[in-house]
Amino acid sequence: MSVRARALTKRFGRRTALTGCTLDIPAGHVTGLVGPNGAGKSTLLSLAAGMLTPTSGTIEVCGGRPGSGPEQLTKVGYVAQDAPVYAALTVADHLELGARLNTGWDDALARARVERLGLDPRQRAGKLSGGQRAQLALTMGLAKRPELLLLDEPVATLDPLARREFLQDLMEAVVEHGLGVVLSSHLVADLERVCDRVIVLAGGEVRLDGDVDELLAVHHRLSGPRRDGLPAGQHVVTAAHTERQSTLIVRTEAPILDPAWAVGALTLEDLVLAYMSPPAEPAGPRVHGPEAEGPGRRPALEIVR
Ligand SMILES: Nc1ncnc2c1ncn2[C@@H]1O[C@H](COP(=O)(O)OP(=O)(O)OP(=O)(O)O)[C@@H](O)[C@H]1O
Repeated sequence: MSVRARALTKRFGRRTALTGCTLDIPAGHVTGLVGPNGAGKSTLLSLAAGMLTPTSGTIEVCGGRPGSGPEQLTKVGYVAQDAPVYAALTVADHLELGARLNTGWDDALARARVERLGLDPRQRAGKLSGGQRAQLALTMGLAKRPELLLLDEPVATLDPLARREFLQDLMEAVVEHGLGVVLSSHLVADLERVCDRVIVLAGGEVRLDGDVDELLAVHHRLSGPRRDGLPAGQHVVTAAHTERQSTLIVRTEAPILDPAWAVGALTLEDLVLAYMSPPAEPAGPRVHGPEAEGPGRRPALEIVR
C-alpha cells in the first residue's frame, strides 16, 4: 500500500483541516486528489510527505512513517503547491544538489528535461517565470525516482502544451518505473486523462475514494418527470429538481428498472462535482413562479449520503 491513513485528523489551532480520514492508496497508481478550496488537499499531501504531523490518527506512506528517516525520504518525492526552488541557485545547481542528496537520482532524465524545456542551466531559479519554476521543481521530483511522488497542483501554472507534456512524462515514469503518483488539481479534465484512482475531499473529509472505472460503472444520472420522493434502496448522491423534471445522481450496482427514468453515464467531472457539492438545505415545498429564482434561493438540491 503506498498510502494508508486511519482516522487521520489535522487541526491548526481551532481550525480543522482534515477530520477522520481513512484511506488506502495501492502502490503504482495515479491518484487524483480533488476538492473545493480549503478542502484539506494540501494538508493531506503535507502529512503524507512528513512536512506536518497528525493531530490524531495515523498515516503510513510506502510502509513507513512520513519523514521518519533517510530511507523514507528516498522513497517519497513531494512538490509543494508553490513550486519550491532555491532562488539564489541556478538551474544547474539544482540538478547538482539533486544528485548529491538523492541516491537514486536520474541525472540523464533531469538534463534531458531541462534541455527540452529550454531552461538555461546558468539562470538563477529566482529569475525563472512561475511556470518555469514549477517545471524545475517537477523535474527534481521526477529525477529523484521515488516510489511515490506527491504533487500539489503541479500543473496549475503551466501553459496547456507544457501541461500535456508534463502529464505525458509522468505517465512514462509510471509505466517504465512503476512510479505511484498522488496529485491534487482543480483541472479535472487533466486528471481524467492520467488518473486511475480518485479521492474527493470536502470539508476535511473523504467523500469518495476508489478506482475511477469502478466508480463510474456504479454511478448513473437519472432524469425523468419530477418526483419528490427519492428512489428506495439507492444511494442518491445529488437530486436536483426543476418544476417538471428531476435529475438524480445515484450510486447503485443494481440495474435501474423503472422505465420513467432515462439513465445516463457520468464523466469523472460529473462524479467529482456531485461529491464536491455542499450539502444544501433540504428540498422544501415546491416553489412556483419567479420567486423560485430569486437571490438566496436556488433550485432544490438534496444531498443524501
Ligand atoms: N498552516 C496553517 N495554519 C492555519 N490553517 C491552515 C494552515 N494550513 C491550512 N490551513 C487551513 O486548513 C484548511 C485546509 O487547507 P488546505 O490548504 O489543506 O486546503 P486545499 O484543499 O489544499 O485548498 P486549495 O484548493 O485552496 O489549495 C483551510 O481551512 C486552511 O485555512
